[in-house]
Amino acid sequence: MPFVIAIDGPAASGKGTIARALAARFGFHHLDTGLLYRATGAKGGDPISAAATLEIGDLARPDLRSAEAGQAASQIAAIPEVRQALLDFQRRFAAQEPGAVLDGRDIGTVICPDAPVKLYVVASDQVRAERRAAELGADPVEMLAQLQERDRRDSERATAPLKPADDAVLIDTSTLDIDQAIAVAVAEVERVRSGALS
Ligand SMILES: Nc1ncnc2c1ncn2[C@@H]1O[C@H](COP(=O)(O)OP(=O)(O)OP(=O)(O)O)[C@@H](O)[C@H]1O
Ligand SMILES: Nc1ccn([C@@H]2O[C@H](COP(=O)(O)O)[C@@H](O)[C@H]2O)c(=O)n1
Repeated sequence: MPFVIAIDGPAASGKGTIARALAARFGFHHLDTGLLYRATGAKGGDPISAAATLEIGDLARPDLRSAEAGQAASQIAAIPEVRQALLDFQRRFAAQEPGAVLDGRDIGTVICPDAPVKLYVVASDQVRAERRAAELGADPVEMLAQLQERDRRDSERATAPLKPADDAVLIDTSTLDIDQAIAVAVAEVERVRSGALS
């Protein structure tokens, strides 16, 4: 039975950083599910057809990390048929041995509700904006407004809104550096795995 780690949280909270580190540490597969929505939005045209015909190569587009691609992704992510078209791929990914780490907005609530480890990663709006602005070479004030708009859209949509699963463990990275945030996540995975093995 593959071991699934579900990581959710708002934009630029540090989900992907933790997810990549956990996958490397435990030898698991990793899927940044935000890329599916970014690639669907970037394809243009009818978003439902774009999601249904998404190919692995579409995820390698160099422009997907931009703020514009993030905004477009959050708009098409509110369409239930788009989410439905991307569901099977994510569940198949999560079923790979020996385990998988998926990060996004609805992994613990919708995609993998039975995951033994669910993390909900947050950081203050200010910290997230500063980190993302530094990453993209953008203006922190503009970035703050963009992140808040995206979080609001993601939290308020009717289908699979951004929210913690009832059994998720909260990690606030506001005052943690990357190594500290990863250490907290590793400790939680090891806690659950040691219980599962005993
Ligand atoms: N604990 C931390 N301390 C300092 N910087 C961090 C920390 N965690 C992540 N970062 C940096 O913050 C930025 C956003 O992190 P990351 O990409 O992991 O967030 P995310 O939640 O996956 O974002 P998105 O929702 O857009 O996919 C990156 O530049 C990353 O290097
Ligand atoms: N499971 C997910 C993942 C992402 N989204 C939407 O995509 C946008 C971009 O995601 P990033 O993680 O790359 O920032 C995000 O704002 C969501 O609208 C989603 O709905 N579900």
